[in-house]
Amino acid sequence: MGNDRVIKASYYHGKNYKKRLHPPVPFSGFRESSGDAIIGEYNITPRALNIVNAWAIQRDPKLWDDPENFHPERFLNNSNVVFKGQHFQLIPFGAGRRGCPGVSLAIITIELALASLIYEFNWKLSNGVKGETLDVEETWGITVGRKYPLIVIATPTI
Ligand code: HEM
Repeated sequence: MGNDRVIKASYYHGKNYKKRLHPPVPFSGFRESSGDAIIGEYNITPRALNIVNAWAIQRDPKLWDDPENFHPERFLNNSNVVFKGQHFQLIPFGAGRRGCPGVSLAIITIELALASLIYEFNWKLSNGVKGETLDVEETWGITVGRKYPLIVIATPTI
């Protein structure tokens, strides 16, 4: 696939790919069951606390080809998959009636901040680190962050 197609894919589907590999909220869907249920191979008892591991679902090789790798173009041929809770293989904002009500605000705020930073500055990694080999390991918590700080050099564009 040529670069122009990749850029197009990232433009149209950026909201999807940004959230698949590194969902900021890895565990969501904390729900107490109201009765007996069977989900997959699990027997759920009444009042059990159920937690959905979105991080694992979004890297599940049964649901995603080559899940550990960043291929934004995967959303080109699978573009009906969106992140707003209708497709359970991609649920960075949860799903259902307790899904994140801030999803639209979150998306536009992040895009505005990111676009402003990219517009106003040229960015370079420090110490000769290459983007392709940058360590993107995560730390775990209620929200996920980078394990190692991202050290960059910003130069104003004007
Ligand atoms: C990147 C940004 C954000 C992410 C990834 C995110 C993700 C989530 C997730 C996964 C849940 C749990 C959904 C579930 O249990 O099914 C949640 C709940 C919630 N989020 Fe967000 N969120 C973000 C930004 C925001 C913003 C900007 C607001 C408000 C302005 C917000 C307000 C809420 C509230 C109030 C809940 C609880 C909803 C309920 O329990 O009924 N979130 N969010």
